Amino acid sequence: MAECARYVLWGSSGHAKVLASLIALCGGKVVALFDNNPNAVSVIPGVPLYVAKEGFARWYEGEQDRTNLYGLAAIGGAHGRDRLAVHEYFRMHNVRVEPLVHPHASVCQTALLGPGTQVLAGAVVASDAHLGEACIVNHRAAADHECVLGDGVHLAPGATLCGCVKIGNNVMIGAGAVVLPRVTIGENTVVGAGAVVTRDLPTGVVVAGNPARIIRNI
Ligand SMILES: CC(=O)SCCNC(=O)CCNC(=O)[C@H](O)C(C)(C)COP(=O)(O)OP(=O)(O)OC[C@H]1O[C@@H](n2cnc3c(N)ncnc32)[C@H](O)[C@@H]1OP(=O)(O)O
Repeated sequence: MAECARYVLWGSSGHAKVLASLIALCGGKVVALFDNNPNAVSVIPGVPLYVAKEGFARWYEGEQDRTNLYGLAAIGGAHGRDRLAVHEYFRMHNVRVEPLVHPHASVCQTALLGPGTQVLAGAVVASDAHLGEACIVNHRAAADHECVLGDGVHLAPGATLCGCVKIGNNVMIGAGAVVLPRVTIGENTVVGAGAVVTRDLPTGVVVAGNPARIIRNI
């Protein structure tokens, strides 16, 4: 991140608070928040909230200095597609979308992080792990060696991917879940908190338990 980088975040919820703290720790600051919900309020003291694309347009028009602007989707949960759409919108307005890594996370120099991927405190991204765009590696989550994650993947707090795991686009791995080595998980699937995934999973299912079993389709 550039020194004193100015950030805009889309999403005014708990995840925005986490990102704002991290941005401040890295020497940047959040200058505006956006949310699609007309009832949303700003979760960051002193930072104005604008609603939807109309709000963004209003803010953008009034912005004197549009240089050195960075944007991130502050949307957690299983909403990888929404995060990607926000990034696309930011890029259309020359707002830069880059990875953000907490100083107390460990990202191996041979790992790759896609645009706008967020690696939070205590997280680990190990050797030759490749993460797509708009992923979240939440607090204390780990993607071990040679894992390959598509776009919009969320590893919730404490989730563990063992080595060589492959994860499709927009998958969410719930808090504290474990995925055993070399397992492949199809797009859009949700793994419940605390599950242990011992076998490959198809696209578009919700699983839970140890060993993880399908509880419904999405
Ligand atoms: C910083 C942050 O907070 S990041 C956010 C992290 N969030 C998470 O990790 C949450 C992950 N989500 C879950 O674990 C969810 O419970 C899901 C996706 C597995 C299931 O959600 P839903 O489809 O809404 O299921 P629902 O809550 O209706 O439960 C269905 C059944 O599965 C059971 N169940 C739900 N979650 C789990 C779980 N994690 N492990 C075992 N069983 C579960 C329920 O007890 C219920 O059982 P019953 O039919 O016998 O009563």
